Amino acid sequence: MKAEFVEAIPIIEQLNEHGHEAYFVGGSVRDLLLNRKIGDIDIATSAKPDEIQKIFPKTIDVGVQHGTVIVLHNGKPYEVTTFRTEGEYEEYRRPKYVRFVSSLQEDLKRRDFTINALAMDKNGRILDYVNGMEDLENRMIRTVGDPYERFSEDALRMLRALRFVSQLSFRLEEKTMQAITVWHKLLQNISIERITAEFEKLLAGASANDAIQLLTLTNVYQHMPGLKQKKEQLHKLLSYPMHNLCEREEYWTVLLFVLETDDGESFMRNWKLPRRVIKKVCRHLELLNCLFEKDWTAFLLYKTGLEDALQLERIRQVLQKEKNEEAIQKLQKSYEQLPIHSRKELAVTGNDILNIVPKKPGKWVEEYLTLVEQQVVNGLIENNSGEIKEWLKNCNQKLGESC
Ligand SMILES: Nc1ccn([C@@H]2O[C@H](COP(=O)(O)OP(=O)(O)OP(=O)(O)O)[C@@H](O)[C@H]2O)c(=O)n1
Repeated sequence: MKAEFVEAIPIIEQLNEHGHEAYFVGGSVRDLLLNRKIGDIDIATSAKPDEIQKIFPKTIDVGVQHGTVIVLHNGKPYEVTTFRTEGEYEEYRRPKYVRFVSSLQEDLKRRDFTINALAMDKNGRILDYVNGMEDLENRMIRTVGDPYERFSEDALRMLRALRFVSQLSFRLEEKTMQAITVWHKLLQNISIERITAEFEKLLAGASANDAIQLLTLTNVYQHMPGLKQKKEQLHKLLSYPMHNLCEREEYWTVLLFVLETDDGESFMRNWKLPRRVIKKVCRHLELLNCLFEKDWTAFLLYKTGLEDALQLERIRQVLQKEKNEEAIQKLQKSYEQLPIHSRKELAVTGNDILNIVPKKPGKWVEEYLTLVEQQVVNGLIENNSGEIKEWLKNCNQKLGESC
């Protein structure tokens, strides 16, 4: 068994010692069997929340009314949830109501997809009541039991299905797909935050293109902010190698560029993205035009900073449908070799400029500083105060007021 699970076995053992059943469940068991990176480890148990809290010295109450307690074990958090069925999720992992049930089997049968409804005991034995193993082997996303029932319990599951197609490169089972095509309207009741979280995972998956195709085939895209009129543009997205992107800002920039969205800022606000993400994407979109026109200049690299420059370069490559690792490395090297990396490193300050140029303080100081920065970054003058001051005197004489 993998170390992540071995570390959590004492939690199951302690629950067992108090007479309760307990198993590993959900995404971590699926990812273990697929040999993927293991995310959060979830445990399902017959113990009720108050019993879980009594057994473990360190717990966090994240939703006792939903049956979930976080147990801190060796400094790591584990979600321990009482066997339950549920309905109508309000937000991530928080159904509006739950009904505790008495067996693991009942609990597993209310879960979304067969591959997510596998359990594992502390000895590594897999418990499969829903043919999840078969679907894992056939690489298939299929709801547990009746798709209509599963989707009416939580409509977000329709988008989750497409997200798993993208992340796992699985196919969507026929009946599951039909049900999504019929029931997609239910997604209009789902909070935008939940939709955004799934959509971002979908965009970042290895088979995002397959999932985007399904988004339009099933009409799910109609319930995503700003996409209703963008079916054709969404199809255009399919020709870009999006899997070469890394950060969430990169996906949103490519999406907005390809969708030809006029007001990117409102578009992203409707998705409730954090302000800092919106700001960065807007800046990327602005700089992309410079980049398409004249490629990287030393000053553009300096102004952008390394982290954003690497993001922009990945975006540029994806939009120009190329993959060029060498260009990325070259950019990194060029950045390291810049004479300065911020204004703080400049050998003169605004005050120095005021001492040299006999004018009243004003906006021009900032303009002069930018000019000096440009000269230094472009390697036209050395970053030492003597040389800069000399250049400033000449520049002032030559350009006078317009400098
Ligand atoms: N709407 C939902 C959300 C979750 N689940 C169940 O709860 C488990 C944990 O959910 P979550 O952490 O959201 O997803 P994971 O499957 O673990 O995937 P990941 O961690 O990659 O997001 C799922 O595997 C599934 O069994 C469900 O049945 N219905």
